Amino acid sequence: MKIVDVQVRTFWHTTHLEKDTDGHDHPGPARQVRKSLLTLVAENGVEGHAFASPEQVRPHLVDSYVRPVLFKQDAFARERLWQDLAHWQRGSGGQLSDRTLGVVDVALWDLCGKLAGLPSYKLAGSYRDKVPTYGSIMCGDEIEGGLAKPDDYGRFAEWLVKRGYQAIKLHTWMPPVSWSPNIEMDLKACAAVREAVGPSVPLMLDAYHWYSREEAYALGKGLEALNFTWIEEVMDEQSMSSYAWLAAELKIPVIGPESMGGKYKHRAEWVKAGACDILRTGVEDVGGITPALKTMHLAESFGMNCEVHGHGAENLLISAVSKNCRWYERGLLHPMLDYDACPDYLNAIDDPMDSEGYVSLSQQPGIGVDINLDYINSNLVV
Ligand SMILES: O=C(O)[C@H](O)[C@@H](O)[C@@H](O)C(=O)NO
Ligand SMILES: [Mg+2]
Repeated sequence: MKIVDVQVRTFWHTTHLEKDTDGHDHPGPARQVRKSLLTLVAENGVEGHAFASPEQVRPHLVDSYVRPVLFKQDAFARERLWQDLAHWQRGSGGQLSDRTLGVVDVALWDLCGKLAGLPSYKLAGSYRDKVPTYGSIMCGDEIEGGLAKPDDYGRFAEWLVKRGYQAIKLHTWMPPVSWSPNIEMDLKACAAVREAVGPSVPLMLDAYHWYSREEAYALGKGLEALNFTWIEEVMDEQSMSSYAWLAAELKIPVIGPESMGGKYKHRAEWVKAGACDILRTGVEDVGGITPALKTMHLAESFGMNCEVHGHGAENLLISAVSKNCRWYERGLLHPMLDYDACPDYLNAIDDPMDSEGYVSLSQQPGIGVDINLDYINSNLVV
């Protein structure tokens, strides 16, 4: 089944998120932002879609790499098309990022599911049809009634557990919060959450990403005393040897890498170096569903779990087709944001969670994103 067209639509939508100077999301006033939809059209008219930032699917990348690689190719040749596109990264002079690879790969998986009349996770071979879910709390802030104090985290975590989440991950305070980073405050927030939810709920910490080895060690020992399940991205992930040192020093499992490039091959080096006890992947981080599955299988070969970074149907798919993955990361969550509110460009959210803390996979053909194309076509950026 040949691909006969590659299209990009960029549209306006309303967001209630704003990024701080470190790139972390926080609640903000409603504002209009641009978003793009990449569409692959098969010769029988069936379409596969994936959302992207406009920069990830800008004309230079689509015209120079995406369309030349995909045009008139068999949509089901996902492995070869991903390899061909990845091969262009070196020759693109750093322009063709893993993020763009990921968008194209997600659109291919969506197209193949729709062509086969199957939910795309079934194409990979499902392991389960619903995934246990943890609540991933947003980075701390200085907002009254937000996440400004340890007790704010405690109260919110208590609410999340009552909502059904089976585990909770904190992102604590980071710059530009004026008094951060601060290990003592990180541990006070973790202690407040442990106190609020009791001893049996699995808890994880994802903190300031540039602590020193000594600071990360002190944080890790504090988490061990609170019986936390893992410690995440507390040092610069560019120093793999620092993580190998930390993993050797701590009992609490060290998870990573999240933000590093290098796809599954760099993650193989982390496993070989003993730099993590739990591996981490994510469709955006490693360049798509195809390489994320390779990362998951790499971890399985070493008897390791691999946890998936990020929310959305494509990351849910990875969790649903993998035995060595405990949870789906739902978030980011904040007391002032209604995560279950449907964005204007969708007809329904990707990941509705039941009261038991499970997100079920969509049984519709494709990756399970219910796009409001009428809204998109009525709000195009001209
Ligand atoms: O660093 C960020 O932008 C956020 O913390 C984000 O990556 C968050 O989803 C995360 O780290 N999850 O593990
Ligand atoms: Mg993280």
